[in-house]
Amino acid sequence: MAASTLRIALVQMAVGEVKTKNVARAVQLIKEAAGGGAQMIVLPECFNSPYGTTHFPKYAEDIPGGESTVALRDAAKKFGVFVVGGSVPERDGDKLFNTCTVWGPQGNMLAKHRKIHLFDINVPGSIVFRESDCLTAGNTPTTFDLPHCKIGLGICYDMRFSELANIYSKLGCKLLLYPGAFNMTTGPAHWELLQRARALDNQVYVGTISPARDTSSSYIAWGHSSMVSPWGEVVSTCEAEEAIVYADLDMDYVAKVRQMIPVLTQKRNDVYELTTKT
Ligand SMILES: O=C(O)CCC(=O)C(=O)O
Repeated sequence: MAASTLRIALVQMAVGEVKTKNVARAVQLIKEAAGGGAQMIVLPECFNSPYGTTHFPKYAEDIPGGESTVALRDAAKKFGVFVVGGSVPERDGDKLFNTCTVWGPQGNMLAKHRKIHLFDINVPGSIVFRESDCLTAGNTPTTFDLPHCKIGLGICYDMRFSELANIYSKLGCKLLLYPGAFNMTTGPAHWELLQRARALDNQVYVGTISPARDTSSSYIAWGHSSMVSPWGEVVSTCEAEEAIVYADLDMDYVAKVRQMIPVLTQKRNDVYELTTKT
């Protein structure tokens, strides 16, 4: 594989009620994906806990130090891979966050992203959800570097906010990752559309990583973890069941797309400008 190519695995894992089983399953799938040649392995949002405001306080942990992120650190080191740990409910004093950690092959923590946009929606007759009933929002866009490229992180609802993706592109990211758990209402309507939009607007690869669908759970995830190219095409995907989705990302292709349609250098910063406050 060329040095500019990154093999990534999106792990659409089944998540149940028993935290220790979820963590053990995550480690097992990291091992399997490393065996499949993945250099970076990404888990879904809330991989250690069912998704829901009643569950978050029960499954929350300190970071670093909590059992779930310690297991990710150890797995990254043992299998010699980068691990993007989807998310876990994080406890910090009396506050809870929805937090993604990233681990390098030496077991070093490369990044920690706290979900910036909390998922508070009301679609009458379909779904009401209020993460802000128990979570606090993060305030900081998060990037980290691999030898191949800079990567920007968002969690689920963060994908709806184009400004965050635009900031990441402006900072030089060529890949955006969104561990997420869309549902049976917003999943079919918006999941792929948002992912392709973020990819096309910013001429970046965009990966989404969902838990597998569990129809017995109170919140039913849409699944369909996928990788989209900077051209806006879905290059790897799956359905709703547990799966590992592999994709070989060619960073030279990002440059090619940006050269052919140079929207990123054609911005009219004399007319409008995007700025970040942190
Ligand atoms: O935006 C959506 O439709 C789903 C978002 C979500 O499930 C989340 O932020 O966890």
